[in-house]
Amino acid sequence: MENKAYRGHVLTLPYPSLGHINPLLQFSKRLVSKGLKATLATTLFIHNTMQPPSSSSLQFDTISDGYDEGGFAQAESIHAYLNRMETIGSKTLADLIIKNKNTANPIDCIIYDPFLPWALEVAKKFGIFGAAFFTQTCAVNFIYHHVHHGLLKLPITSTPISIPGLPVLELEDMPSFISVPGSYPAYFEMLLNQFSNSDKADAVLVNTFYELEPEAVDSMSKVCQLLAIGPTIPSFYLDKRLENDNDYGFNLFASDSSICNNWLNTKLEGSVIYLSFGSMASLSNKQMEELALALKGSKFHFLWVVKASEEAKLPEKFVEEAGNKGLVVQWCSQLEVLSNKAIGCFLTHCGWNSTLEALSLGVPMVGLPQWTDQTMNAKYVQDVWKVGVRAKVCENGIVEREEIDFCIKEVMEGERRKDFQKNAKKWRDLAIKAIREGGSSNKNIDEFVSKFINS
Ligand SMILES: O=c1ccn([C@@H]2O[C@H](COP(=O)(O)OP(=O)(O)O[C@H]3O[C@H](CO)[C@@H](O)[C@H](O)[C@H]3O)[C@@H](O)[C@H]2O)c(=O)[nH]1
Repeated sequence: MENKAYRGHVLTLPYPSLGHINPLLQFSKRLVSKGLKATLATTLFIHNTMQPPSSSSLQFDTISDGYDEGGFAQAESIHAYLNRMETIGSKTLADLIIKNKNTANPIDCIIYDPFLPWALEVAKKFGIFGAAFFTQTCAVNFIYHHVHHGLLKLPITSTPISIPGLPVLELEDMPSFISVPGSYPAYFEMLLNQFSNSDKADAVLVNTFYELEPEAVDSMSKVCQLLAIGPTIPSFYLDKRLENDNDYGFNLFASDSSICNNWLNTKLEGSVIYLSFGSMASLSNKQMEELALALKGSKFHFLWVVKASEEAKLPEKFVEEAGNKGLVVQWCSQLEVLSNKAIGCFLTHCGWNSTLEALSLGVPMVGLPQWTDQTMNAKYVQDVWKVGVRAKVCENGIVEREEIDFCIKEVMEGERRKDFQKNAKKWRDLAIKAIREGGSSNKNIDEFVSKFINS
């Protein structure tokens, strides 16, 4: 029995990968704090395989991507996965809406990931308010917008590249699908297709905050009415306004946070390098070796997340020989780690969530971008937000140990260390301000809620 009067019922539908599910999950909790009921729909496969959050303020439900047993790994190709997800996903999303229809709280808003533009068509079919939720930065999305609308012609033949509201860009700064023509065509098409029907969305939300990329937000706002609502990070790590809101969301693997905490708590402030490459990246054997040897030769402590699937790439006896200098874990609570005072820098692939988490927690970075939006994020880390450096890649595509060593020293103890720290603190303060009562993102969330309620 529903006994609470909600202002509306929002269904949030992320693309089924960790880096998309959790930002939308965190945003859903913010909506609950505004008096809405929120249900997060994941695929059955995700629901059955990922470690679920303990979060109680949300409801969880499922749709199907057509691969209930094996998820994406079961699909013949990226293209096949996206196609089948569109067909089966549309149908099962409609079923979910119908299932809720005669309850006390029928679904009256769908916030969908524009990686799944068909979700808007389903919402429209049922006369439901449909809002797009862009997980990546405004700058990155504005580039895809330009390509989609033919404002930026590919392949790029002359550099630097000038796009209103963005810094001057070299080819290596662009998302990899553009700088490496022909790479992952199905994903590139999906990214461009985000804009295939976004002009029909009732609202466009972006997981960033205004102060972080004001020029990009202003420029993109001229072509689409967007609202920056981030950072989508539990309240405990930011404004501390929502009660018991320290839960990060779904986890790829179970992890025991006491292992990292106990180890970090024995280390001096700012003395540890934290390394992680997110949920998807798989580094080459050579790159893993270069990283390992750089860490081995460095004087700093390190905490390195090496997923089980990557462990065999570590040099023999690496973990034993590291002793108390380094801790290697298969997964951790990243927010908890980043907020530990012992962390002096984050060596990251610059996935948007990791980057935004580091900015929001005030941690300087060394960027080792791998693909997709990470190159642009690394450019911003170094040249726009000025909170760290981007490692230089050799012609063989590898960042060599000497370069890793140089970058680590630069951020941990170099002349610019104080500036990186000062800037990191500035972004943390601005992130907290943005999400607080009266802050830019908080106002935008309120604007979104009233737009939907009054629709
Ligand atoms: O041990 C770990 C390692 C990671 N994380 C979390 O996992 C998330 C990783 O997200 P992200 O940094 O965005 O990386 P990916 O998982 O690789 O995300 C994909 O999706 C993002 C959103 O589209 C893109 O920005 C990235 O480039 C793309 O690789 C973050 O929230 C981390 O806090 C943990 O909790 N524990």
